[in-house]
Amino acid sequence: MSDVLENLARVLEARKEADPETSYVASLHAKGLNKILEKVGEECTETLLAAKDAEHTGETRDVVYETADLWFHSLVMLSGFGLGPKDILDELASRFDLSGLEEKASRNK
Ligand SMILES: N=c1c2ncn([C@@H]3O[C@H](COP(=O)(O)OP(=O)(O)OP(=O)(O)O)[C@@H](O)[C@H]3O)c2ncn1[C@@H]1O[C@H](COP(=O)(O)O)[C@@H](O)[C@H]1O
Repeated sequence: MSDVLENLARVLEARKEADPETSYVASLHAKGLNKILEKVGEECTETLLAAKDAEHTGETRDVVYETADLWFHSLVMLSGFGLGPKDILDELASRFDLSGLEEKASRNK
């Protein structure tokens, strides 16, 4: 797992017990799952809008910025369930060498 994801996961875990007055992550957990999901949805929409803009302008800075916000808030959501980036990376690793088209076809057998 990348150092950045590993370090961020450790910080997110610690912030679950932190003071909501001094920690943004703690303030999200204090507000509850609905607030966290609202932020994931908001960042998802902002990512889509940035990608649509980039399609026309070729400028991808906001795609990177908004995707980082989306990943970050998704990691906060996962940590609320005791999950972390390793769980997602392991799932992706298990899909190596399996074509998406083959996987889809195997579901319909
Ligand atoms: N990577 C991030 C990160 N990315 C984005 N954000 C915050 O996510 C929020 C994004 O929300 P918006 O863009 O919608 O901005 P906003 O309008 O201010 O948000 P709202 O008022 O709508 O909630 C901003 O407050 C950003 O600062 C992050 N906050 C924290 N981290 C990491 O989490 C760690 C712990 O943060 P704290 O819990 O604040 O100590 C930090 O050290 C960072 O490593």
